[in-house]
Amino acid sequence: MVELEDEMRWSQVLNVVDVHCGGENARVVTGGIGDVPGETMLDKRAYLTEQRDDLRLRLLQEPRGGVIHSADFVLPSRHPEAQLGYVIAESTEYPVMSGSNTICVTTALLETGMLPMIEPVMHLALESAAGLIRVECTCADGKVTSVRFTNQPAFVYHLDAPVEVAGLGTVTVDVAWGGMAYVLVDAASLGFGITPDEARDLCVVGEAVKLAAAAQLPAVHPEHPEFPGITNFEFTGPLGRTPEGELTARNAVVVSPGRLDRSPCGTGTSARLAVLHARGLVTTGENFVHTSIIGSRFDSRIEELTTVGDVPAVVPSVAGQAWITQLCQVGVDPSDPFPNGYALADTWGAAPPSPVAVRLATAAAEARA
Ligand SMILES: O=C(O)[C@H]1NCC[C@@H]1O
Repeated sequence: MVELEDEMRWSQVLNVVDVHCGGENARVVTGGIGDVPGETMLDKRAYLTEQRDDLRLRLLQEPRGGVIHSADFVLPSRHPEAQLGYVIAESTEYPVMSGSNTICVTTALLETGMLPMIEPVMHLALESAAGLIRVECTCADGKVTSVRFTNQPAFVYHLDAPVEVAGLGTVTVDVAWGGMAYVLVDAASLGFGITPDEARDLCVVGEAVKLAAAAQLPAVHPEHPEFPGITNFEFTGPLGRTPEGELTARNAVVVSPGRLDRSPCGTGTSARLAVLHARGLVTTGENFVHTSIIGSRFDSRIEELTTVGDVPAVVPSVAGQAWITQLCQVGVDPSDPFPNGYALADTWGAAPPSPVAVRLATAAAEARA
């Protein structure tokens, strides 16, 4: 009988725990890399970006991945308070922070036993490229039932800023940092109700407004100018109250190169909390229930007020849940014609969307309204 290991031709096998948080996928790499050079996760992010982007491409591009995937490289951390670190990789960038990915990484580490699970409540800290992320986990019968992470500070770059968008004219936007930099626009102002049938048109319009805002509005982190500028777009739904009286709203985040976050988006929720607080629409400690286009839910709140440089900021926390969907090993046969995969514009989007596509998308939204 031929043993598999006798035939294995792969030069590097990645052990991957696939997880979803509110429907948003993450490929948590728990083995196969060991460590990479760098003192901090920000250093390790730079190394992976510059020297080993083949790993990201292998996991996220087809045929092994797809545009809806993110990846997280779990690595040793030198931070005195962190149990482990993680570098986040997405379709077009390495975000320094990500909410759904943080919840997925935490769930994978605890449910596969890489970190000991303590029931009913436990606390841990993970180092992200954005800094230390403290996490509170609720666990029962071996399952992580809630992960609440306390994010790095979120703050507003711009409120009610005009942006000229080809095919749309002048669009009024807010811009805020929540671990990624977001352009936030009221969905109804562009004819959208944030319903699943609008998904493709939301991506076309959101991507066009995001790219125009990134070209017209400055967004440099006051303490970390090396952090990315505007890369994401958030359609905001109207504020309401749950039957329990909690502040609530829907949202749809357009992730580059132009697809929707299936979760309520942790960094997008953090950015929105900064905007809501700046407008006096949410108070510290108040629960804000953010729901996604597919109905998944994050509970969030402002833990405390702070400043980033001399910019007023909030410290947000976001709670959600994740589920492991598969355990797999990912590799490349030496004869594979696509060792780093490929991306095709039919699903990866044609950035930037043409003004004609933008006009058609908004006309379709108005026709549905
Ligand atoms: O929850 C979040 O923050 C992430 N979800 C996909 C895009 C963001 O990185």
